[in-house]
Amino acid sequence: MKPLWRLLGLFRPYAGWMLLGILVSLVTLLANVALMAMSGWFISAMALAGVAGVSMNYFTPAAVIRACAILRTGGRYGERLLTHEATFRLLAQLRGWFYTHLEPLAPARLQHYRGGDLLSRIRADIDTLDHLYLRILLPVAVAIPALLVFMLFLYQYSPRLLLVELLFLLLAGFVVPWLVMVAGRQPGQEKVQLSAEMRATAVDTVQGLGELLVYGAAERQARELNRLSESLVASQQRLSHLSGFSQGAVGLCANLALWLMVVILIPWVNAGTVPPADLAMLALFTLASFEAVAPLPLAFQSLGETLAAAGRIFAIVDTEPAVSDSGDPDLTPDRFDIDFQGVALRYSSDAAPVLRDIDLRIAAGSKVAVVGATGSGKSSLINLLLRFWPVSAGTITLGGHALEHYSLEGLRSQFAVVPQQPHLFHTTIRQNLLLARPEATEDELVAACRRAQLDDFIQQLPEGLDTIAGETGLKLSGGQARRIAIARALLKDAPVLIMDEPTEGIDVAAGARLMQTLFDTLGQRTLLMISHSMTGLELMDRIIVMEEGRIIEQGTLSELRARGGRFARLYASSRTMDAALDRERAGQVPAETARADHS
Ligand SMILES: Nc1ncnc2c1ncn2[C@@H]1O[C@H](COP(=O)(O)OP(=O)(O)OP(=O)(O)O)[C@@H](O)[C@H]1O
Repeated sequence: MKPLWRLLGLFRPYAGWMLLGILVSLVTLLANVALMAMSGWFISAMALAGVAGVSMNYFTPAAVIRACAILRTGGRYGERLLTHEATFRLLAQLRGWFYTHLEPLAPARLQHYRGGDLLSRIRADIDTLDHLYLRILLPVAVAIPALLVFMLFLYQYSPRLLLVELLFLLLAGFVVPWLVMVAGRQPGQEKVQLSAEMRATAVDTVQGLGELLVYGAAERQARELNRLSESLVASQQRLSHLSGFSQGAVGLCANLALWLMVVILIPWVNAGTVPPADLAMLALFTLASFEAVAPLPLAFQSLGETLAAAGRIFAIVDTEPAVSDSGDPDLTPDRFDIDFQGVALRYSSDAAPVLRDIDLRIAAGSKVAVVGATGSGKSSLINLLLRFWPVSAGTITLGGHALEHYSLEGLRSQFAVVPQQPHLFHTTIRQNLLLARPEATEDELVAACRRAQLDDFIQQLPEGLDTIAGETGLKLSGGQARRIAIARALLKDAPVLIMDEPTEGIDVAAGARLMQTLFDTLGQRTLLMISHSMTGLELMDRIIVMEEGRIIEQGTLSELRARGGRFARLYASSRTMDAALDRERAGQVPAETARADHS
C-alpha cells in the first residue's frame, strides 16, 4: 500500500480538479437517484389519482423531475470534463516527473533494462496510474457520501428498510469488491508484467528481424511471442471472468434488495402506514441507489494492476544515479587540459577492474590517440571523462578542477563526441545534425558536412539534408551514418572532440582523407581519438597504447615504432592488413586470399 500513498502525494497539485470532479459526480449520482425515485412516485400517484378520480398538483413534481433530469445530463457532461481534465493533467505531470528521474540514470543504471521494458514503463505503466483516480479514488469517494445520504433518506421511513438497503449495498460495494480484489491481485500483476515483457520482446524481435531470419530463428522467436501472448490472454481472461462475476453479483444484490423491500413494504401499504405511491418510489430508489456501488468491484480489481504499475515506476525513480550532479553549475573551465591521476574503474563492485593505475595528461589543444586490443579499456576512459560512470579510484581533472566540481551539463557541454555506435534519430539528416547546435546556420551545416566528407553524398540525395535518416540510421550505410555523427560533433564546436573509432566502416584510403581533413580544420581544439585502426596515427601528437586496462606504452608514432614493442608489432600487422584490404577493394586479390595472406 506504500506506493498508493506515494502516488497520492504526486496527485496533490491536482487536488482541486480532482475534488471538483468528485463533487460533480456525487451531485450527478444523487440527481439520477432522485429522478428515478420521483418518477416512480409521480407515475404511481398520477395513476392512483386517476383511478380515485381526484385532482392533484402535478406541476411541482414534474418541475422537480425536469430539474433532476437537467442536473443529471449537465452533471454527466461536467463530470466527464472535470475528471478527464484532472486525469490528463496528472498524466502529463507524471510523464515529466518520471523522465526527470530516468534521465540521470542513463547510461550506467539503465543498461540492465531492455529498451522495450523502459518504453513500457514510460507509456503503459504511467497510463495505468490514471486508473487510480478515475477507476478507484473517484468511485470510492462518491460512493461513501452517497451511501450516507441514502441511509438518511431511508431512516425517515424505517430503520428496517435502512438495514436491508445497507446490507445489500455493503455486500455489493465492499464484500464483492474485496473478493474480486483478492482474486484479481495475482492476474492483475501478471498482466502488467506480461504486457511489459511482451512489448520488450516485440521491440527486440523487430529490431533483430534481420538476424532472426538469417539464422532461421524467426519461428522460435514467434513461438516465444505466442507463448507470452497466450499467458497474457489467460490473465486477461481471468480478470474478465472476475469482472463478469462482480457485475452479476452487484445486479443480484440490487434485485434481492428490491425484492425484500417490496416484501416489507406491501403489508405497510395495506395497513395504510405507507402511502401506496411511496412503494414505487422506494422500489425505484433502491434499484437506482446501486449505481453508487456498481463501479466499486472494478475499482478494487484495478488496484492490483495499478499498484504493480506504480511499483515498476518507483523502482526506476528510487534508483540512485551512478554519478551525482552536485557540482557548481557556474563553474566553467578556462583551460582544457585533462589529467587522469591514478584512475581505476570497476563497472560493478563485484567485477574485476577494467582500468587500473591510469596516469594520463592530455594538454589543451593536443591530438591524442588511444589504441589497444578489443576490451583493453579504451572506451571506458571516455565513460569516465563524460562522467557516465564514476571513477572507482583516483581523480580526473579538466582545467585543474575535478570533474565532480562541474555540473554534469556544464561538464558535458565541453565535449563533442562521436561514440562507437552513434545513434541517428528517425528524422531528417538536418535535424540529426542540429541536435548538436539547434541555432546552426545553413552555411555552418554545409561546412560541417564538408569537413566530415559528407557533402558529395548529400548532394546526390534528391532531398539533400532533408532526407530522412531512417530509424537508427537504417537507410544509410555504416560509413555514412558515422560521417553524419562526425559532422554533428564538429558542428557542436566544443573545446574537446572525442571520437571513438571515427573511421570504422570507412575504407582505409577514404578514412585517411577524412582524418587529414579533420586535422586541417581542428585548430586549437583538443582531440582524443580511440581507434583499432592505425589510420591517421601519423597526425597525432601522442599515442597511448592500452592493454588489459593499463597504459603500457606512449609516445609519437615514430618513437613507438622505433621502440619495437607491442605497438610496433600491432602497427606492422595492421599495415599489412590495410594494404591487403585495399588490394581486395581494388579487385586485385580475392577477399579470402587477402585475409589468408594476412593470417
Ligand atoms: N557498460 C559496461 N558494463 C560492464 N562492463 C563493461 C561495460 N562497458 C565495457 N565493459 C567491460 O570493460 C572492458 C573494457 O571495455 P571497453 O569498451 O572500454 O574496451 P575497448 O578497449 O573500448 O574495446 P573495443 O575496442 O572493443 O571498443 C571490457 O571487458 C568490457 O566487457
